[in-house]
Amino acid sequence: MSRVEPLSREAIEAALAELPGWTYADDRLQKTYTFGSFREAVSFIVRIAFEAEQLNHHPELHNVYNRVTLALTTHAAGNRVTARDVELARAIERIAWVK
Ligand SMILES: C[C@H](O)[C@H](O)[C@H]1CNC2=NC(N)=NC(=O)C2=N1
Repeated sequence: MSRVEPLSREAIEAALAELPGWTYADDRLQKTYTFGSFREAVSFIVRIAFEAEQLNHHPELHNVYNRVTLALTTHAAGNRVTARDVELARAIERIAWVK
């Protein structure tokens, strides 16, 4: 896949204004979701996996019991945040609200 350009800090802050709970740190978009159970957390991860395959853009996933922490960055941009990360964060938000 072709290289994509990193977003400016301003562009990232503008995108985050529409993504509640997401933060920008260490060249990643990050959020922790808390669910009612391990089962729900894993179900969320599986649904993210299908979406990531569809978008051909993959998150870093960390699960502890009922919590899922996500970190989005673009390897092809030298591990910086790009429009692909914003697109994936928006898709994940939609998934999180459809249970
Ligand atoms: C070949 C394939 O398109 C690339 O490896 C894709 C797959 N998923 C990816 N995911 C992420 N997070 N960054 C990438 O640069 C990336 N590249």
